[in-house]
Amino acid sequence: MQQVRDRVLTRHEVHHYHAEGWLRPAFRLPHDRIAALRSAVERFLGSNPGVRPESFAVAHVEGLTDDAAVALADIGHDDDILQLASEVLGQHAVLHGCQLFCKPPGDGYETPWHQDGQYWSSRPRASCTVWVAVEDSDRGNGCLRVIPGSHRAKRLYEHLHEERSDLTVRRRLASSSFDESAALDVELFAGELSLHDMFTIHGARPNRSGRRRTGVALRFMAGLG
Ligand SMILES: O=C(O)CCC(=O)C(=O)O
Ligand SMILES: [Fe+2]
Repeated sequence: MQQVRDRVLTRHEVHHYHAEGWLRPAFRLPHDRIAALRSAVERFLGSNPGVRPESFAVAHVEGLTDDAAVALADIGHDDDILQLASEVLGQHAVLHGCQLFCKPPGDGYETPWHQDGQYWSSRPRASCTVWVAVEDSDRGNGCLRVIPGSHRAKRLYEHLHEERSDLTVRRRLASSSFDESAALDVELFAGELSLHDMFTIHGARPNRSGRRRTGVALRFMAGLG
């Protein structure tokens, strides 16, 4: 018989996610799991010397040792994270991607305003990202920023390709499509996480601080059952 798990999110949190397109839940990874994730990140970065660490798609990195990739992607199989992703998707969540966004101190790249749905061809267009803070992520070191409610129309707006190399992703949303003054900073302590919908407009400033800013983005879609 299938075991029924306790819920990780409150009803209010699930409602907030659907209404606003993003969520910073009260849930926080326990110390041992965030310590394991941090050590996996260090091994992963150590196995890719000389590569800018801003946006690794874990399955597609040259010179990667399997061990380091597996250890990093392990967080995508965390029971609590799978459970909370399932709660917002309304169905059993299936991991479809894992990316490391590590912004070194001083010159960590900007993340242009974008919608994740621009990058994915998966159907149905229902996917949720769980962004896990490996270290504190705040206004000072370039935390994630979201435009609340920007997912509601379920529309992908025009994005322009940029040739600049100092960006984590290359497509920038045309500024006429949204109001940047509505942006919220998603500040997280290490071990906390945030969720955003694939239509939610989000980005991040460059990291000019003396502190690294690292997050692991886990992409979930709804499976059957
Ligand atoms: O961490 C960042 O700066 C960008 C993350 C992002 O765009 C995402 O998780 O979808
Ligand atoms: Fe994104």
